[in-house]
Amino acid sequence: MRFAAGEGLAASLTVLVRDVSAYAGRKGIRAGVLVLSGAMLEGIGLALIAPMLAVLFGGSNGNGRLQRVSAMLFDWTGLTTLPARLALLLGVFVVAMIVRAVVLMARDATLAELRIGFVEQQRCRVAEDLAAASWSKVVRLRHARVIQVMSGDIQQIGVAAFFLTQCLTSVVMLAAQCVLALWLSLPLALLSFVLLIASGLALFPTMRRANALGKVFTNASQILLHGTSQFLGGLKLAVSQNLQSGYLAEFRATIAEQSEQQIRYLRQQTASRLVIATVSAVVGALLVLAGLTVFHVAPAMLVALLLVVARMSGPSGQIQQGAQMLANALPAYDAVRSLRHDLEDGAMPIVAADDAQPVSGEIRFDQVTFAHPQDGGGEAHGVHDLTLTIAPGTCLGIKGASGAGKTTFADLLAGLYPPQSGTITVDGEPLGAMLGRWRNSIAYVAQDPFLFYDTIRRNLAWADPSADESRMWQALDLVEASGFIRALPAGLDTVVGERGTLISGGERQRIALARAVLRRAKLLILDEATNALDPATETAILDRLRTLDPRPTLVIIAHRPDSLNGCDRVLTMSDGQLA
Ligand SMILES: Nc1ncnc2c1ncn2[C@@H]1O[C@H](COP(=O)(O)OP(=O)(O)OP(=O)(O)O)[C@@H](O)[C@H]1O
Repeated sequence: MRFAAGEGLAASLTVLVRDVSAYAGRKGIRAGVLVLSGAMLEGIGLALIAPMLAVLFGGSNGNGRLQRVSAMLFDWTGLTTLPARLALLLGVFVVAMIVRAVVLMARDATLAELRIGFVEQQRCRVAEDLAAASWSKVVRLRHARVIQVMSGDIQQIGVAAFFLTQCLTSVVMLAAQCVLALWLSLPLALLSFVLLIASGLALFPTMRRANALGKVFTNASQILLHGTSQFLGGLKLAVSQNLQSGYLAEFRATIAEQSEQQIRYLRQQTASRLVIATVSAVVGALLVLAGLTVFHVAPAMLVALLLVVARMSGPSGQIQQGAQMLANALPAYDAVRSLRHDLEDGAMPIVAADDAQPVSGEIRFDQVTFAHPQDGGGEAHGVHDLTLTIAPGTCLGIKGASGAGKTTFADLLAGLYPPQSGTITVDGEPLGAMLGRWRNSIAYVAQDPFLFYDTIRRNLAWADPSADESRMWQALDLVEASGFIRALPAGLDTVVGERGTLISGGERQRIALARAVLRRAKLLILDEATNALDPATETAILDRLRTLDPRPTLVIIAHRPDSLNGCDRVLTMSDGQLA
């Protein structure tokens, strides 16, 4: 996915057209044929107007070829009376219009299918990129950016795709009407084109302005989302220290700026509509005058041409409006491409959970170094030259000062980071070569366990969807959580709130531990996963975890020395190394 920040309007448009065409494939060809057929049928309908008027009012229809075709048709059918000839032409006209309506129906359905499919493809691709992205990239992502891309920006891509197809359809319609106008009367048609093209060029700069406004909207929406999620995340702090007014002021300022831009944009759109309507009226008036006085065109032909030119203002207006809306929606596509581009580097293939057989065996770190990339290029921290072996089924304790590198070690062990130098092997096989299988084999309870905004039951089932209620209670018993859950009025069906905020920190940790136990993992990593529990409960839970059968390898990271009392071995980390 190539993306260059600050790409111009033309480059963004080219990429969108290329991506939509690549997605459309055969369906795109079908849509193209339907668009073309619709335009041709409309042309046939319009071309019939001049002969009908000539039949009605007498005289020539003003076009030699058209005159010959209608004369041939009347001879062939043997129709001589005015009503019969008019009925014939009306019949052909009605048939052409019915066929056109059916073709347009099929065209619109195909285009809608294409648009919806393209938007869903983009949504899925972002989701896949996120799931495959390297952990270093994911931890640096601004959540508001991702949410904005997945909701507002993707929605805007639907808008962009809609106006792109609308513009392309209108271009084909306009081209068909141009051909028809040229056929009816060359000089008059040329005159009308010159006037229409002049009006088109005059409106071109508005596209650039619409694009600039689109960029402002995309940024402002991200700022609003970010502000709101920050506010909600730190709500306790904000409310307890009366910081809401700052958040509200920022919110109001962003909204005010956005509304101002929006009003300016709508004014521009109304002005361009006014220009289109005025130009169409002027073109019509000039055509009648020039047709009668300069080119001496037959009245029937003049009326037919006027109708064709009037019909042209429909697609040309749609092109003008559509181009502006398209230019306005393009920055959203740029935002999606930019996110995908940022996630690309270091992405790992996703392995379906069912395809990956669990793995166990001796874990070996050999001279492993990993330094976190620092924004602004500051001093890198992480772990250095780490060498250790963890035998299967043992319980390893890790302690050390804050920032010593314990979580980085756990993340390396979980395969979230690839070592920058040195190797990590499991049973002699490099971890990087069996990540899917390895992640199927482990359960990791992090410092700040994540619970979904859902019931306790569904939070537990996430670890193992096949786990029945009795297995859930067994796991909850083991981590001393069944007591407080049974006391809740809704029991397992209690909703825990956003990130589990409706229950206590210790309760949250115990549900996260039960979820880990349900995975029946070969390796259980607990990174300060019991630090919110009272010492007695913590000791009881850790003792029980060590008696699990089959016994998993346990890696327990903790600050309190008592938490590591039952471990087979305790290592101390300092400055990213084993002390
Ligand atoms: N994503 C990151 N980007 C940049 N630096 C990071 C990142 N994660 C950790 N660090 C830095 O790496 C060092 C080790 O962090 P780590 O989280 O491994 O320490 P820790 O021993 O687990 O600390 P604590 O006991 O406070 O949880 C710290 O200096 C930390 O600031």
